[in-house]
Amino acid sequence: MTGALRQNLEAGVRALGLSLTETQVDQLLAFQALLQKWNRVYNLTAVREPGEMLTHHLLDSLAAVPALQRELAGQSREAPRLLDVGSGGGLPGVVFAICLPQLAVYCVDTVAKKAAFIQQAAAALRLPGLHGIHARVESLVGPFDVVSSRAFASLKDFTQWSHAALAPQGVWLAMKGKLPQDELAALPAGVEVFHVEPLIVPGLDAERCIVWMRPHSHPNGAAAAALA
Ligand SMILES: C[S@@+](CC[C@H](N)C(=O)[O-])C[C@H]1O[C@@H](n2cnc3c(N)ncnc32)[C@H](O)[C@@H]1O
Repeated sequence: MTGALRQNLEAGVRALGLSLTETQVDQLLAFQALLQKWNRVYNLTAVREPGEMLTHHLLDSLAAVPALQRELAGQSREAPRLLDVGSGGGLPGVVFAICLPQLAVYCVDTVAKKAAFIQQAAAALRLPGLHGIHARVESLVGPFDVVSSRAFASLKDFTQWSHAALAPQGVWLAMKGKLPQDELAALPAGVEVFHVEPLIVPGLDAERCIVWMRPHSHPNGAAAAALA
């Protein structure tokens, strides 16, 4: 089973055009093993079958990595910081931390045992840049260059609740299924959607996208809106 999981993961990584080291592939598999091991205790995910966990969680999160890489290259920060809001079992935060070791990743969740699981994963996977925070996102201040979420809340609530955590030139990365037209329409005028990016998840026949947003006062707002 482990051999098949590795093969499917490696095929997915290739299909996404990612180049990961053997250590990173090992870390991804070890993370999935931790999720499986602690799921019953920490109640991390409803997905239990290993093959399904690979496609629905790991590959689904990995599909956002090339887009995040591109965004970080554009920001050219020396020590970029990402906040993953409502991270639960670490999706996509832990996957981002594994694939992008230059990125400091903070996974916040209101449930203490989920934040504790992230701390445990950081130690087990030897990821010094990964941190679990037990808090409501509304109580956090930044600055974070990227604030991400997956299966968390409406775009409006996500951006409102995490606004204080965003760096002045930071961006929101919301992972969504089908394009959420109603949520886009409900966004306040102060939030600019500068790119909606479709994603293809290897092995998953489902619609996925990233909604990229930033505060309207962003200095590059006009230029980026024209590009979107
Ligand atoms: C549906 S889960 C998604 C978990 C993970 N992102 C995923 O994709 O599997 C949503 C998570 O958000 C957390 N949460 C809800 N409200 C929150 C808040 N205000 N601040 C931080 N976390 C919150 C919940 O405890 C839960 O773990």
